[in-house]
Amino acid sequence: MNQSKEQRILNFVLQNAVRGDPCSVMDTIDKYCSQKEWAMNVGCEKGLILDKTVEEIKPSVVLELGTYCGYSAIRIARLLKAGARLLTVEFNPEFAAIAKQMIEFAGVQDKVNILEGPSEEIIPQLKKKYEVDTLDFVFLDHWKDRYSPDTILLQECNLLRKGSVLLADNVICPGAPEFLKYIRNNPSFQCTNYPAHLEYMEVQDAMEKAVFLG
Ligand SMILES: C[C@H](C[C@H]1O[C@@H](n2cnc3c(N)ncnc32)[C@H](O)[C@@H]1O)NC(=O)c1cc(-c2ccc(F)cc2)cc(O)c1O
Ligand SMILES: [Mg+2]
Repeated sequence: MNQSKEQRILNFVLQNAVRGDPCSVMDTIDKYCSQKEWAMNVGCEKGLILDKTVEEIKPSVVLELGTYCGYSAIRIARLLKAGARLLTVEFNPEFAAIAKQMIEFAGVQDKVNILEGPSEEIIPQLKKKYEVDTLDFVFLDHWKDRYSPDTILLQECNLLRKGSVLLADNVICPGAPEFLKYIRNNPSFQCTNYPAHLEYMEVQDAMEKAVFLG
């Protein structure tokens, strides 16, 4: 059976990146996806916005929705302080398996827990099953029409505290209009927009940061 694109990306990393070096893995994925096959990693331009947000917050507990091949999980985990942890949710088992290998090759597996399943099922389990009190940082990068229902679900499950930060990818392309409408009209959130480009393309995109005010 011929290989998936995600398997080809992983193989390229295994053959060309430096084991245990997260930046080398990120750079190798970016090289492959900009030169050979486009893929929906957050990429290096929007990745810098993600880096700055993580460095500003210095989070202890991070939730990522939409692991894909693990690029942004590695990007986040490499910046986490000792003892901090990233929970990343992915419902496609093939992608989760690729991400697991990518994260282990990068050497950040001790900081990352891949939770396989749909976000709408996993989020209500975070407190009891995954011993989460509240989330310091949430990176939304899954189905774009799940951004607002899952933001509501996070509030219903009391997973946000005053100062929790949400960062959403792709609010322009593919777009998350319902999420933008919800979050920008909600007095409980302080929003900031970060214009950028779609990963590996000269297409307009943006990220939206929303700080929960409690
Ligand atoms: C949605 C995907 C990312 C991953 O999310 C997992 N997922 C989904 N829904 C759930 C859930 N409810 N729970 C858990 N996991 C979940 C999935 O399996 C993918 O692996 N991301 C995108 O579709 C995406 C698409 C584009 C894009 C832009 C221009 C184009 F012309 C074409 C595509 C760019 C991006 O930057 C993306 O991020
Ligand atoms: Mg994305």
